[in-house]
Amino acid sequence: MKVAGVHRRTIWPTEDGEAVEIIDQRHLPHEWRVARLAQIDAVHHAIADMWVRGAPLIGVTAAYGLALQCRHAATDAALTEAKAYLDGARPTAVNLAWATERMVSALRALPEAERASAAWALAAALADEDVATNAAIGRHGLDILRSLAARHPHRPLNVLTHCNAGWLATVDWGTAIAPIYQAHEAGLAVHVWVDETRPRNQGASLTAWELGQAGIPHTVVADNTGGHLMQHGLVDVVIVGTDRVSARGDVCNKIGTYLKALAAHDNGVPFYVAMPFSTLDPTLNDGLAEIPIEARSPREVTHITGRDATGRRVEVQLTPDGSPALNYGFDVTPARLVTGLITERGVLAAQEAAIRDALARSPSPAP
Ligand SMILES: CSC[C@@H](O)[C@@H](O)C(=O)COP(=O)(O)O
Repeated sequence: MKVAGVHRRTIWPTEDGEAVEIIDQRHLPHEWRVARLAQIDAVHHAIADMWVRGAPLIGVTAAYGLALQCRHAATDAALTEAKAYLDGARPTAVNLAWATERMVSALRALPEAERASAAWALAAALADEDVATNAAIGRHGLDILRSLAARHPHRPLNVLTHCNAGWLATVDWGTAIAPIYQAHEAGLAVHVWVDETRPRNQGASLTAWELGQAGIPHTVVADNTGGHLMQHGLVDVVIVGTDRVSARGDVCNKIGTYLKALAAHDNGVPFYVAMPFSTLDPTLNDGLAEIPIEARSPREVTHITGRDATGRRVEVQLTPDGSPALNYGFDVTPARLVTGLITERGVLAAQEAAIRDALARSPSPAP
C-alpha cells in the first residue's frame, strides 16, 4: 500500500539487520510514527499494547520476535519458552501461535548454530507469504464484488466493514479490504461504510485512514448504524476479517461483528469473511464454546483518545467516575450466518467439509 505515494509494508527489517521496524498504530490517523523493535520483550509489548494489531500482522511480528530471541538463545528449551511467552501476548488471534509454531518446528530441525540466521530468513518468508496470501484473497473477493456490482451497474457498490482488516492488519493488502483495493484498481466503483468499531475505533482511525490514502470513497458510521443502512438497501455486501475460525466455520472477529451478521441475515445482505488459512484453527469445533475471547482493560471503554483543536493527542473520560466497564475484544459469529469464506484457496462455504477439503487439496500461493 502507498502512504503519501510511497509503497510500504507494515513491518520491515532494519538495514543493519539488528531489528524490525513497525508503524506504531496507536498514533494513527493523526501521526505517523515508526518504532524499532530489537528484543523479544519489545515485540511482546508492541503486540500486547496494540502498537501492531490485526491477526496476520501479529503473527509476522511474533515471528520476528522469535528470530530476535534466537540470537541470544536457540536451544530447544529456549525456543519453547520464547514461543509460550509470545503466544501469551494476545490470546484470540490464532495467527500468533500459528506463526511461532511454523518457526519453532522448522528451527528444531536445524543444528543450534544455524538457527539464528535461519530464523531471520524464515520470518521474512512468512512476511512475504502473508503478502501473497492476501493478494490471492483480494483476487477471489474481487470476483464476488464484480458479480454483485453487475446487479447495480449505475451506482457504486456499497460494502460495509467492521474493525480494520486492511493493510494495517497484515503485512500488505489486508484481508477483508484486499478485494476493495483490487476493485478500486480495476476501476469498479466502490463505496465503503466503515464501522467506527468502539472501543478502540480501529474503523474510524485505521480503516478510514487507509481508504483515504488509497482514494477510495468511504463513510464512517457509528457502530449501531449498520442495521438501519441494511434495512434501507444501502449495503450490498458485508466483508469482515477474522482472528480465528473453527473447523466447522464459526468466525471470531472484533466485538460487534456478530450483530452485523444478524442484521445482514435479517435483510438478505451477503455476509463474507476474509480468512487466510493461517487464521483457521482446525483443533476447535464449536467456536462459541471454545475460542478464547480476549478481555482488555476497561479503560478502553471508559476513555477515548483523539486530537484536540490544537492538534494535541488527548485522552478524555466518557463515563461517570466509578462506573464499572467490561471490555470483551471479540465475539463469535456462528457459521450459519456466514455466506462464504474468502480464502487464498478460493471462496468456501463456512462448513467443515468444505474447509477440510480446501485444507487438504491445495497449497497456499507461493510468495
Ligand atoms: C486481517 S485482520 C482480522 C482481524 O484481526 C481484525 O478484523 C480484527 O478484529 C483486529 O482486531 P485488533 O484487536 O485490532 O487486533
